[in-house]
Amino acid sequence: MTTKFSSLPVVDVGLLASPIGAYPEAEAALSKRLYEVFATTGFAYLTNIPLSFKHEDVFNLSRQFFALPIDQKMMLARRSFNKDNENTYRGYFPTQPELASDNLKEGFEIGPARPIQAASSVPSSAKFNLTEPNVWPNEADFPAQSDLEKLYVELQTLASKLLSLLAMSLGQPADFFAPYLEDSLSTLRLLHYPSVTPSASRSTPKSSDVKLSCTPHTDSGILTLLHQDSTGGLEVRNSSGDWVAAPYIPESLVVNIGDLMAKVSGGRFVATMHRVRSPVMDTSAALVNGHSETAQLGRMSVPFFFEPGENCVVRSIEGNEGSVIYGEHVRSKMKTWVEFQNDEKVEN
Ligand SMILES: O=C(O)CCC(=O)C(=O)O
Ligand SMILES: [Fe+2]
Repeated sequence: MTTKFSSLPVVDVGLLASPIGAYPEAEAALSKRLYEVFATTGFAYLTNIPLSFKHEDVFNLSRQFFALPIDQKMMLARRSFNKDNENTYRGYFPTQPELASDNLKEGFEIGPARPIQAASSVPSSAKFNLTEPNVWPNEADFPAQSDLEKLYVELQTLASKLLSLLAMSLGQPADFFAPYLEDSLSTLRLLHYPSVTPSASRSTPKSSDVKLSCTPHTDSGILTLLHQDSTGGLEVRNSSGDWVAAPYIPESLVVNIGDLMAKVSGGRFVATMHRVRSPVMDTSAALVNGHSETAQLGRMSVPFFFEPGENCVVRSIEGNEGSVIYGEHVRSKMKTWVEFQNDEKVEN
């Protein structure tokens, strides 16, 4: 159960620069600490993260993508947004102001760089190909591809080390999640939430309402590692139903548990509700300075969703609940994701 927290805990993971097994005592202590935070808030800041990318590097890469002309981004859009395209799962999705004004975001989704075979149980007529290759802008316009592929690999390594510690904290062997890494379909998602005008942010009927760009949800998978910029807006719900702000802490990552991990842990870990407030355009700064870049551009974040392979069987360590095949789980969840809702009829 989530607790009545008023801020997110901070966990130093500098230890994870070394391979798991290098410092057993410190790893046991870190594993215990992670258990505490995931059993209470379900969310934490990780500091001293073992990545070769600084935050500024990550957002420079992301900014390069969103700065491309819309025509070029639409050439990478999923087939549901651009009928000329083959990609159904990876690639670009545009903002959809008519469909979802409280989910105003554009994004670009990247899966593993190495080719992965589709699960044999998936019919070739399936609407979404979870194992399809990535799509990229051409290199002359977008030199960031190889850096994003490198970032993907580093985040996958970090997630797998965290999973080892979580396995230990649940009384399992450190390699308990090894089958989840086989043909893993993790997603690196570049997100841009355009800023809204101050009047749009106040246009809600009740004064207690806030204007959102990402509606309340829990993440559906295993573990999320989030880079966020300094715009702010991420909020996490505690057990009293209060929305607790999760502002940017320099060079930290936000980590949270997804629904499947809550299930694997036998309900010990919590998948906590979160949402994102709309970034509001700062018109006064624009007047004084001519322009104020971040206030105009809005919020950028880069969640990395650790996901197992399509065939992976996910079950509770308690063994008393039914198992879930990851591919089936994600296909059923897609029906609730706004960026997949423009499909006239989502059939899997
Ligand atoms: O942008 C954020 O901070 C949160 C994104 C998020 O929650 C999601 O994509 O699942
Ligand atoms: Fe989320």
